[in-house]
Amino acid sequence: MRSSLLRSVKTLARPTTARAYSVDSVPSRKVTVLGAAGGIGQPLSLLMKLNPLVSQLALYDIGGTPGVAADVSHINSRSEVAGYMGDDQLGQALEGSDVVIIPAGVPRKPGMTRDDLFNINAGIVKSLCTAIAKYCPHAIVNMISNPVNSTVPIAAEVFKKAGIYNEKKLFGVTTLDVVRAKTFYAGKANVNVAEVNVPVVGGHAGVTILPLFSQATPKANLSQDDIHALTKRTQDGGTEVVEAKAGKGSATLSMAYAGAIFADACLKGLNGVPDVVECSYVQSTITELPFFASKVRLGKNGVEEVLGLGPLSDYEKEGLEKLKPELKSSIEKGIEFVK
Ligand SMILES: NC(=O)C1=CN([C@@H]2O[C@H](COP(=O)(O)OP(=O)(O)OC[C@H]3O[C@@H](n4cnc5c(N)ncnc54)[C@H](O)[C@@H]3O)[C@@H](O)[C@H]2O)C=CC1
Ligand SMILES: O=C([O-])CC(=O)C(=O)O
Repeated sequence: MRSSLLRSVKTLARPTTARAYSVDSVPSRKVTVLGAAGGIGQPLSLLMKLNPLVSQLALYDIGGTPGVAADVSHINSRSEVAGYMGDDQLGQALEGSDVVIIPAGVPRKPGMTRDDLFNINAGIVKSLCTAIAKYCPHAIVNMISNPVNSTVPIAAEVFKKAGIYNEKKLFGVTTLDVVRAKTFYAGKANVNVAEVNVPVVGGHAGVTILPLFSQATPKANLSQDDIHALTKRTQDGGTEVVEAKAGKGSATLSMAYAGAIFADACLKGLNGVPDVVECSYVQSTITELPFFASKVRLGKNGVEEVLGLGPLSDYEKEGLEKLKPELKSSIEKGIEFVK
């Protein structure tokens, strides 16, 4: 995972000009962002515009996309950018898409849980996924909209109903949990953050976020109190930002970064780059739960392999058992919503 993330960061950072890549050697890839005018959508659109693996960038929202698309389109990188707005243009935004990233929906305010967003976001995700099933049924879907623990099962049910479900192509984006775990671990362990790797498994809300610091590298001699504090901070990372923003939304910039890293990994997998491994919330059999986040090997068809949890500490084993009831009920709530 580390080398693929480092490669990703380098790819994102590399300035791209007409001469910096050979069009022949890089496949054409269309990426669509649904919710592109939002707090996450805008910086994510910027970062996807910087990605030389993207040849067409479609920016869709219910409003505001002409401005975002015009702005981003002036950047001298490979992709052609188009903005789409409103139901009438959703089909065009999706047609021919290889990767669809979904940060559409309302964010939390202080005092809310991610599950409090269910009532509004479930409907948004359901209608967007219905359109994906119609216009780009073979696309890889990166679900950012919360509550991810439920929106991914919602998407799966919509796709099943449409007869196009491919479990290898549906991903809940949990990369921000990994990004946070790495940052917090590096600070506590006093190691170079660029070299840190920490798998984060489970789901994407509170206790369902389970960072596996026993598997963190480089190794550090942290006390159990330190591990507990790091675990709590990773689980509460989203709330930390929601409170700091004091009513003006949740993480947008760090999420855009995380979303860009994950989409880049999906594109690399599609393009046949070997050994692309990221954590993601996917259909899974590594526990008794039908959806679970763990390390996943990405390839030409999306998920190549869902990797196991590896050896867990007693503290992590306890965390794993603790998260299961909440994750199970969030999954069931999503499935029930579509049925
Ligand atoms: N997976 C993760 O780690 C994270 C997920 N999130 C989630 O991402 C979502 C978006 O957050 P922000 O960008 O901060 O919210 P925002 O409110 O700034 O932006 C959301 C955008 O979605 C658009 N939208 C609403 N309905 C739509 C529809 N039917 N079709 C297309 N676009 C639609 C809105 O017009 C708006 O531009 C929230 O649900 C938030 O909880 C946020 C941070 C991290
Ligand atoms: O906390 C939130 O509501 C947004 C989110 O998922 C995160 O920042 O991890």
